Amino acid sequence: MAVLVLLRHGKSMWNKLNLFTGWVDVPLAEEGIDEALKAGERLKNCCFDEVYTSVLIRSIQTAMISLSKNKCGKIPIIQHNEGKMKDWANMPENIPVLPVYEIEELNERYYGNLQGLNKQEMAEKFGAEMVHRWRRSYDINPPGGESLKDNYERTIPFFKSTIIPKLQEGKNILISAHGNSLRAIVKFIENISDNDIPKFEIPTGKPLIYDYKNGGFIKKSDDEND
Ligand SMILES: O=C(O)[C@H](O)COP(=O)(O)O
Repeated sequence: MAVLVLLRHGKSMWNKLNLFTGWVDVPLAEEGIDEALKAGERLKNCCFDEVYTSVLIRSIQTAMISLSKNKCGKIPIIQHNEGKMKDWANMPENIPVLPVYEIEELNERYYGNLQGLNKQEMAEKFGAEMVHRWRRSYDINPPGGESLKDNYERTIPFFKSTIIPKLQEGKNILISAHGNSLRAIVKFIENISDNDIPKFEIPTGKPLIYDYKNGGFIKKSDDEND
């Protein structure tokens, strides 16, 4: 058996301003830092073997801040691919490393021309229904951006080729990512239909915890989440 935890980053400075963010690399707001600490408190006894984030700072901060609460004795270290960032002269022995991988496929949906615009102002300009469709429908693209389906088509091949084999090896995995890349993953693992996915929301900073057993995912209820 293995555990998979999906964690949406805490509130970012642009979430607080209600701006479309997508791939704009905005950091956490103070409130988001508190949410990451709270998530870390809930997950403090969950001994992860590997951690995956997107390449966006809000997901990396959320993972690292939440892991500052972890009681399993490993030091999270970002694994870089090249040169001096990759090769250490000395790796201290007897100090276990928790590898953290930054993966572009886990990025938020690319919001195209909407990035930097206010969600409420766009609803006033284009109508609440249109903006809701851009934000929540499965296969309607926001102008110049990715639909949830596009997001699914880049995130799920990565999830299948990298995350599932790790779970099969019995590794406990934390994925710290975004509202839409995580909606894509939940759609896949809970088999949510295209019609039902628009209603599914993931709150910031609240871990979703699954046991992976016999090739299937079992969602733990909130009161079991620790
Ligand atoms: O990119 C953004 O603006 C948010 O992180 C997610 O936005 P949404 O809730 O409008 O999809």
